[in-house]
Amino acid sequence: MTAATSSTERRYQSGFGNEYASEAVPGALPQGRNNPQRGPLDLYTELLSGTAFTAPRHENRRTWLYRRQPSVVSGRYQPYAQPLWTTGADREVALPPEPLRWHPQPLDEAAAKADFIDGMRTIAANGDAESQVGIGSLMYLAGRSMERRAFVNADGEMLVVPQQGRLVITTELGVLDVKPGEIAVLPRGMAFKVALPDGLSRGYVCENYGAHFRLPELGPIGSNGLANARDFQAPVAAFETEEGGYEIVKKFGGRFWQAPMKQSPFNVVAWHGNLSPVKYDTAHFMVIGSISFDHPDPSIFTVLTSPSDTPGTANCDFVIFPPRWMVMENTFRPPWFHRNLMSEFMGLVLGEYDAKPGGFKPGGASLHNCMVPHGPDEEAFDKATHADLKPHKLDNTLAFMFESRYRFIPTNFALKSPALDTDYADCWAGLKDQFKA
Ligand SMILES: O=C(O)Cc1cc(O)ccc1O
Ligand SMILES: [Fe+2]
Repeated sequence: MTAATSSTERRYQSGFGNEYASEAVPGALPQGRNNPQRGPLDLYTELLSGTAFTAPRHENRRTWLYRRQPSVVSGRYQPYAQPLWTTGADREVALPPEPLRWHPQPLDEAAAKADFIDGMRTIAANGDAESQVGIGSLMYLAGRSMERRAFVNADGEMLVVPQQGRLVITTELGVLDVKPGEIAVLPRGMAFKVALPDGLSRGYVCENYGAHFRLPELGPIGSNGLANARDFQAPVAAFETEEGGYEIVKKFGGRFWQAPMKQSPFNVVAWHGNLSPVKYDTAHFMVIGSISFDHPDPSIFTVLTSPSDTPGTANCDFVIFPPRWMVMENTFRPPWFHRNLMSEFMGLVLGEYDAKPGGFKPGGASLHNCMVPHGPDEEAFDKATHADLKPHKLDNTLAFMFESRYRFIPTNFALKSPALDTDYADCWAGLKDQFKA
């Protein structure tokens, strides 16, 4: 890599979906045009579009790549086995109509042998990648870095939420260092590989088959707040110089394929455009909450949203529950009991979640589908109804939610997993009828 490989020296460009431009070698980026008769430094010109050419300007995403070899130069594809990474709603599964929860899956010997791709498993998914609708909620458990192996996901962009272990994500546009507490968004179709400097690693992924993630509208909040665009970081151009071939693994229509490539796919010397991988540190999320009374809807914690064709009814909202002050007066402060139209897949990166102080562990997951009742467990209810309501900081915590208008169908793998918490419902069983007539 021409870019520094040490994370302390990593450079980034600031912003979300803006017109970035970066060259690893001066003069590699053409000026004033996109495709000169001969590319600068005799590089090949390639376009990667993330939206239809005719998508509205504010949604339109594309990037021009100036590279040593176009990505079409590869060997033939052969089927590749990745049976645990399934795509879309599995209609064969009898979807349980009750709350579901999984304990953290162990980082065992099998995890140690897997890389980011082989260690991926779908926990639940909805929609259909062919229709560009829905998302998959996945987890990876891995211990091996991808060395001369790259991955291309033609089925969707990937939002990565590491829970344990740092990730060094090499992409066609450059390198991102991502640690727990940070997230990364990797565009559909862009080659990447993941190195694991800390060894055994675990995390969550939202595979988004639908419209790309964008910042939510802020409405009356105004022109600042929640995730600010400038805190997103895109890579600077970097290319590999080591000789030798690569194995490309491609996810295409829910199936996996593998092809040899004589050169590194990370051969882009310069690029410009607004379709880019980005990372974001959730510590920069400006949290808004109630400073009077009542528990507000969790939509105030939306970091990114993937809209569906119904306004306000997302294909996926990515929502975080970061450290924040609770100051509401005469209020039951944790989430209320509820049944929602939207379906909620939750994970916990760190600490405790206020609705489930004991039972929801970092690395675990829960699923509350459309109209499935849920809410604070008995312990949370008792604490919150008796708490002295002085200002209180919920600290050292980071939960998140992939929230979708489409019901998530858990995979057979997830339903048969020993990590499935078959006693989950017990956490509400002790809630007594305390009505005093
Ligand atoms: O179920 C959950 O814990 C997520 C959630 C949090 C909240 O503050 C309000 C509603 C909601 O679904
Ligand atoms: Fe909920």
